Amino acid sequence: MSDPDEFDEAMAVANGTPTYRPQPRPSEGVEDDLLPDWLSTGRTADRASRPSHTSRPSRSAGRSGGTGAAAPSRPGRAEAGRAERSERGGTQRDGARHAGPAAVDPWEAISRTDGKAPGFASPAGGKPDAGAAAPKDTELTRDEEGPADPHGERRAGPAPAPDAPPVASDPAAGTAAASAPATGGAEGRTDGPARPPAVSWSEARARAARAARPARPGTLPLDSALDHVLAEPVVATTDLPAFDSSAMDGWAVSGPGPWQILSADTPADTPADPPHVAAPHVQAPHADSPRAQVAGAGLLAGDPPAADLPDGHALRIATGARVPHGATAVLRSERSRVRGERLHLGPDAPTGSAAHGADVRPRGQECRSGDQLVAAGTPVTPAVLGLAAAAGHDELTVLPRPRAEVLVLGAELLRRGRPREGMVRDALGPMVGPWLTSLGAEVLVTRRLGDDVEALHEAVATSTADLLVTTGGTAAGPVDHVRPTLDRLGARLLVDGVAVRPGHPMLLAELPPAPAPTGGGSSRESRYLIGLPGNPLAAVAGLVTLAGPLVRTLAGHPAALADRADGPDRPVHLDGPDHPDRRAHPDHLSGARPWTHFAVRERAALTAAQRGHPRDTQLVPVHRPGGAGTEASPVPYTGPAMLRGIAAATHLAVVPPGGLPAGTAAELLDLP
Ligand SMILES: Nc1nc2c(c(=O)[nH]1)N[C@H]1C(S)=C(S)[C@@H](COP(=O)(O)OP(=O)(O)OC[C@H]3O[C@@H](n4cnc5c(N)ncnc54)[C@H](O)[C@@H]3O)O[C@H]1N2
Ligand code: MOO
Repeated sequence: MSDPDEFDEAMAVANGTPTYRPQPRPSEGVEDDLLPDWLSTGRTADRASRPSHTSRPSRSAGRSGGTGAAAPSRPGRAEAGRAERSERGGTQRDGARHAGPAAVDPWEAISRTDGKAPGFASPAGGKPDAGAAAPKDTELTRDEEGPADPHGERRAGPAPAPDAPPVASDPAAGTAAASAPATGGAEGRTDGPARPPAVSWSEARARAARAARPARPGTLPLDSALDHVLAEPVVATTDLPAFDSSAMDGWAVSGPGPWQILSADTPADTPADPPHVAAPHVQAPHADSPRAQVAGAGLLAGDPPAADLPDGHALRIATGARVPHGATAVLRSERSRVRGERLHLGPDAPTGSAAHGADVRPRGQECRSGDQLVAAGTPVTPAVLGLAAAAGHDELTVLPRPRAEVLVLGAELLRRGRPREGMVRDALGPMVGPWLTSLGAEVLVTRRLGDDVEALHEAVATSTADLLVTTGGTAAGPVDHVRPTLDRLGARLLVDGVAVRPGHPMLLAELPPAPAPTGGGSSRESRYLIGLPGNPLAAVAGLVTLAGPLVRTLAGHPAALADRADGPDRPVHLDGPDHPDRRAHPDHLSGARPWTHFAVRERAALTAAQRGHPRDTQLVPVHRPGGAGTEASPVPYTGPAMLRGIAAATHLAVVPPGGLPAGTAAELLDLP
C-alpha cells in the first residue's frame, strides 16, 4: 500500500480480536553502582554526536509521505460557524494564560503531586524548599458551560497557499506556511516547504536519551523521595537489628530447661500462652513504653534493657523485645508449658526449640553499620523508603525529577461531556500528565490553550519547566502552531519527524534558556519541548519514542543508559545475559519500578503476521496474556485516532519496516 496514512487506517481494522486476560508485569533488579558511571557517561561525546540545529534546515521543498495527498482539513476548524463558536470564548482564557506554575528555585521545585511541598536541599548548600505548586489543570478551550475565548481572539491567520514561505517573525502568518504536510517518511515529497528526512525510530529514541543529563542531586525527606533516583547509595547507619531481639512471643530462657520463671503469679500447670508473668527484676519501663500499659507482660518491644537473665531462668518476652543478657534462646509460647513456677518444653515442641540462638535475631543479622544497602542509581520505591528508614535515614540524596508542563492544543476539544457538533473530548489532557508521571516526571500543570498561537508562544517562552509537552498542532494544518512557534523562539529541533507509524510528525526541540526565574526556576542547562501529534495513538507513540528516553535521562534513571546506546534500526537479539549487546545495553536494569515500565528490548513472538510499513517502524498495540516468554497478540482498534486498542494492550510491539511474519519475535515496549 503506497499511502502511509491509508495504511495506518487499514491496519486499525485488520487485526483480529484476542482474548484478554490480566497478566503480571515483568520484574527485574537494578544493578549496583550504576549512577557514577551514568553521570560520567559521555556528555561531551553526546553533545558532539547531536545533530547541529543552529541553522534549521529549510522547509522550502515540502514534506510528505510520498502520496502528495492534500492535508485533510480538521473538522470544523476552518468553518465560519466554528470560528464564531470559538470567538464566543470561555471564561478562563486570560487567567489560564497566566496560570503556569509559579517560578520557583529548582531545589524548591521537587514537590509531590498531592500538593505537599517537601524541602529539597542541595548537598552543596542549595536552598530549602519554599514549596511548589500541585499539578494544575487549566484551560483555554471550551467546556460544557460554553466557549473558552471571552474576547473572540483567534489569532491564527487563514491557511496560506501550500507553497507560501514561512515567515518566522510573524507567528500568525508563519503558522501554516512553515508547516508542510508532515508525513515523516524518509522519502517522498509533495508541495509545501521542505523538511529534513525523518530520522529512524531508534535514532529518535537515542537522540532523546542523549539530549540531556540529570540535574544536581539534592536531599529530600523520605516522605517526598518516592520515585526519585538515588544519587548516593543508602548506607546503614547502624547494625540491623541494632540489638539482639526476640523473633517470637514466648520466653527468654537461659540454658537448658526446665526453667525457673521469674514471677510468682503464673497459674500452675497451665499452657503458657498467654501467661501472666511479672518480671520483678526488669527495670522500670519508660513512661511511654508499651510496658507502662501492660503490667506483667514481661519484656516488650521498646522496653529498656533488662537485668541479666540467670542460668536456668525464664522470662516472658514479646516479639521485637530486646533479649536480656544471659538469655540463650527464645522459646515460643506455643512450644512451652508452665507448671507452677517452672517452664517446660511443651510435649509437641520440635527438637531444638530452645537450642542456643533459637528464635533470637542477633544484632547485625541483616547488616552492619556502614554496609551499602541500596546502590546509587536505584529508583526509590516504597520498599527502599522502608529500608532507608529502618537503617536510620530521615532523608535521601536523590536526583530531581524533571518538571514538566503539558500544553493541550486544539479549539475543537471539549473538557467535559459528550462529543458534539464536530467537537471531540480532550483525550490527551487526562492521559499525558499521568503518563509523564509514570515515566518519572513531576507534572506541574496541564494547560489547554485552544488554537491561540500567541498563548502558545507565551506559554513556551515564559515557562520555567524543564520539559514542555504539547499535544496537537504538529502537522500542516492552518492552526498547527508548534513548529512555527519553535522557529519564532529560536529553538533547536533535535528530532523533526520520525519514521514511525503512527506518530510521524512528533518532534523534540531544545528551547532557549528559561527566563530569569523570580524566586526559583530550573537548575538544568536546557529546557526541552516534545511535540506530540494530536491523533491520540500517535501521541502515545510520541510518549514512548521521545518522552520515555528523555524523561528517564533527565531523571537519571538507569534504563536511560539503554536508550542512549540505541541507534539506527537494527535487529536486536538480547536473549542471553551474556550477549554482548545486553552487556553493553543494561536494559535488564529497567525492571518493573513504579515509573519505569518502559522496559526495553523485551521480546515476544507475535501471534499474527504484521504487514508493517514500507519505510517506517510501526508501533502495534499487543496483548500478552501469558506474561513473559509467551506470545503477544495484536489487538483491534488501533487506528491513529483510537485509544480503544492501546487501553486493552499490555505492550507496544515494534514492527520494523517491511513487517514481520507470524511467530517472529518483536521487541516489546511496556505500557504504564
Ligand atoms: N497533509 C497532511 N496532513 C496530515 C498528515 C500528513 O502527513 N499530511 N498527517 C496526519 C497525521 S498522521 C497526524 S498524527 C496528524 C497530526 O496532526 P497535529 O499534530 O497537527 O494534530 P491536530 O491536527 O491538532 O489533531 C489531529 C487530530 O487529533 C485530534 N486531537 C488533537 N488533540 C486531541 C486531544 N487532546 N484529544 C483528542 N483528540 C485530539 C484532532 O481533533 C484531530 O482529529 O496530522 C495529520 N494530518
Ligand atoms: O497517523 Mo499519525 O501517524 O501520526 O497518527
